[in-house]
Amino acid sequence: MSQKVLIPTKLSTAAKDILEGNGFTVVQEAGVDLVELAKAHPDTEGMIVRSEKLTPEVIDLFPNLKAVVRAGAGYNTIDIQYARSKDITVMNTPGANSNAVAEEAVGMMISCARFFIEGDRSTRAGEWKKAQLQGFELTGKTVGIAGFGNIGQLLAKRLSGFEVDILVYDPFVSEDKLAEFGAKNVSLEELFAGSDFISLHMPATKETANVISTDLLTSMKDGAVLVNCARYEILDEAALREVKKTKTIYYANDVYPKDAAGDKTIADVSDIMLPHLGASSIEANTNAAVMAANQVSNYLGKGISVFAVNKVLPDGLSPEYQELAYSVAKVAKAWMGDSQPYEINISLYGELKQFDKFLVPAIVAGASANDKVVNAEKASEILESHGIKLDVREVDDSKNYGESITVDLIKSTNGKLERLSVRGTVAEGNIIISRIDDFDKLYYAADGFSTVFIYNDRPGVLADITQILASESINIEDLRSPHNTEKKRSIAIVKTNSEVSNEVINKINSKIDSEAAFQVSL
Ligand SMILES: NC(=O)C1=CN([C@@H]2O[C@H](COP(=O)(O)OP(=O)(O)OC[C@H]3O[C@@H](n4cnc5c(N)ncnc54)[C@H](O)[C@@H]3O)[C@@H](O)[C@H]2O)C=CC1
Ligand SMILES: O=C(O)CCC(=O)C(=O)O
Repeated sequence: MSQKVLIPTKLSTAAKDILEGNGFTVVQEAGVDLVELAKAHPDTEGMIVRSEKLTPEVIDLFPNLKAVVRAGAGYNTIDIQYARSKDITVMNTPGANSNAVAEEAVGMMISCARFFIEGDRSTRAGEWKKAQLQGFELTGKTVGIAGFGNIGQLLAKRLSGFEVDILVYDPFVSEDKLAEFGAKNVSLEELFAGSDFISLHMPATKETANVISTDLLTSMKDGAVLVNCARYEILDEAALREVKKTKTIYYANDVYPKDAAGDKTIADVSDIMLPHLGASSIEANTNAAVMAANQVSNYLGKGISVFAVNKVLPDGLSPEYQELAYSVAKVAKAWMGDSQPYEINISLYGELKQFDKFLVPAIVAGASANDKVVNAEKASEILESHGIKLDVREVDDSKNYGESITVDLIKSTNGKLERLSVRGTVAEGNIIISRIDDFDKLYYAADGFSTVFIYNDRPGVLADITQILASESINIEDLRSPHNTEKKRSIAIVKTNSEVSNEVINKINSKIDSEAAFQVSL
């Protein structure tokens, strides 16, 4: 039975397509209560959400849940600590919707400053308020950006055509980043007092709750515009109400205590209210869907966690090494075929040895990959229940393997043990298989379809392989074929533009009489 992913939200069908293509069962139902969905799908293992609230009570309704991806940036709607306590990894998709929000913020600024909303309303009503609605321009003004992450930076970039001066408040931004945008680092107080337009782009956290206070709002320039497309909780609504009684400032927002129909308390003091439209562009929705689907698939299928927000990879470990761990194990498992390993030996070289708890799940997932979808944690259970021994070995770093991983699957046939050993590394961001058995210095990029043959070295074998593939209209993209002259053995690793069927592999095998023939797709 394949693993189930629930998408209880309106999201591009790209996510469903990707997940189904990777062998998952996908249920996508927007607007249905999560309690109802939990009753119908208690076997859900992965979930992709947008603004849906995942409280401890809701999380408890999904006893099999392993991964949640917030298709977006802000994850304040998810109780990430509680999720962690239940071994659920929560991820977001940084950057996927940033441009949509940056453009919305520019639109909000100009709409406020030029009174588009009132201009539209009054003209429709038969009025002619041309004289009353004289606005002011964005060009040449000072814009304060609070929170200089993906959205804040894109906003600065998009505003460059307006020749504005940019003030930034972000306690975590580097001087280099500010210099890149010609922005000036200031305190939040200086930003509020010195800007004609202010746009909020920091996350909702304990530190930012109600941070936009009476003092800050009072210090704003007369007629200045404040845009909040970040989170409702950041601004003290009562303070805005009080300050607006005596001061002309404009407020535009698309965020509320809850994303739902109904009256909004902010209505009397907001000049533009949109229904959380920041990320609602076709492009952002597709970007977020694609990223979220790949992240769920990689986590549940390969034990690779990218952009986890409640189980962050430690400094020094990039997700590529989790991918390497999975890939090396998967090559070894493809070589082994259908049988289960008797034992798995793992060697983590260089800096990688300290990261075993982040790498071993990916190795176990790869070494258990009989079909496309294997849950890393389930794979560990399977391993234990089958009595398969897992051994992370002491390594000898004098071998100079750099940051590399060796996975040995020990095969037992009628009591005879055989070691199937594969090593790989990461080079220039590519997953590289560097050794299979005693054929080293292979250095082939492990992506796409590779068919591997190990055979007694003699002339004509490569010609046989390439001829049969050509007769099947399969194109070869790369071919490595080192020899072990001492043992008179050769390996041929043939990367192809499409999958090679078992029938074709058997045909080649019977022609060249190889000792091992297998295909791996990564
Ligand atoms: N209205 C909408 O539809 C959308 C709203 N958002 C909101 O915007 C926020 C920002 O999104 P991104 O730029 O993608 O996130 P990001 O994580 O790339 O950037 C957030 C920035 O805020 C900074 N920051 C953290 N604590 C801060 C503090 N106390 N004061 C000032 N800055 C602080 C961080 O250093 C970081 O640079 C999200 O957390 C989300 O709440 C995001 C996407 C869509
Ligand atoms: O998914 C949405 O429409 C909301 C986007 C958002 O607020 C976020 O990504 O933080």
